[in-house]
Amino acid sequence: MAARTDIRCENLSLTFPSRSGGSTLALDALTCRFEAGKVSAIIGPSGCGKSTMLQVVRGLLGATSGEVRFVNRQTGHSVLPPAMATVWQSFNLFPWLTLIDNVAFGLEVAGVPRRERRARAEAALARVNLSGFEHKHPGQLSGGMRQRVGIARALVMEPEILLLDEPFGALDAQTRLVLQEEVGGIVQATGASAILVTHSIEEAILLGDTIFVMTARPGRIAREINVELPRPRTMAQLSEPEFVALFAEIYELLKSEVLKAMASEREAA
Ligand SMILES: Nc1ncnc2c1ncn2[C@@H]1O[C@H](COP(=O)(O)OP(=O)(O)OP(=O)(O)O)[C@@H](O)[C@H]1O
Repeated sequence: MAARTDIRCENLSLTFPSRSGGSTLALDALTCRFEAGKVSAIIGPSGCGKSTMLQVVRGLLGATSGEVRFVNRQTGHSVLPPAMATVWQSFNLFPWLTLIDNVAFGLEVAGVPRRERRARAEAALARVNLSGFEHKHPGQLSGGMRQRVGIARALVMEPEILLLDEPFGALDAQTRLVLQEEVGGIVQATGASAILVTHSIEEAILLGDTIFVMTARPGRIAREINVELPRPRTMAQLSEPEFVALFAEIYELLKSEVLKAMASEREAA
């Protein structure tokens, strides 16, 4: 579905109650804009609030203050949240269902008729290169194939916004490489917007139109970087000067934020 909705995070703060009876400020007046039809990559130190922000955008967590606004790009008017789907790091497939039934599950819940469910699930599996595997079960697949199913399950809902929360985190290095390169093309073909949470600088550069580097917790945006590299991008470009320069810029930012995070952990200990 061609995306037409910008996402504006405005002064988002979120405090969690902590186990010790105190509280954890996860997000601190975070402001940023994710543009319609673009891939926005979020990178930041561990525990800085990346997943929390994604869940606030999805509506699974409420901000303590501030808001997420969805704005029609053409009219500039606020609109209701559009259809969203999430791909998680853990595959969360139902082991007793075949792949096609796993992919069609969300459609069944949404009341889509059986014939349409099957056609859409088959098309989604084809999109992630799993045609012919429709009647296998998740236990018969490798981790990479299971994550392809996870992606198909999100795509089948035809979301306007795709939320990718470290989707390659559980995969071995080679499988990750292949899927990273493929997912850029898959997302582009759908016309959806995507927000990708990642720990990998290479992945952020490979997939992102814009990279948002977050501060150590409490999370804010330290810098927004537009990636001007042409598409399709591959890891083979890793040694090209533009890639190297971007990597170095993000690395320096991250390093200083990680050092800050380590220092505050030491203080808290
Ligand atoms: N449900 C919760 N209750 C209490 N604290 C939470 C909860 N969820 C997250 N936190 C805390 O909020 C902070 C931000 O967590 P979050 O998972 O968003 O970070 P992250 O950047 O996604 O981390 P990582 O990179 O390690 O996945 C962390 O300190 C975390 O311990």
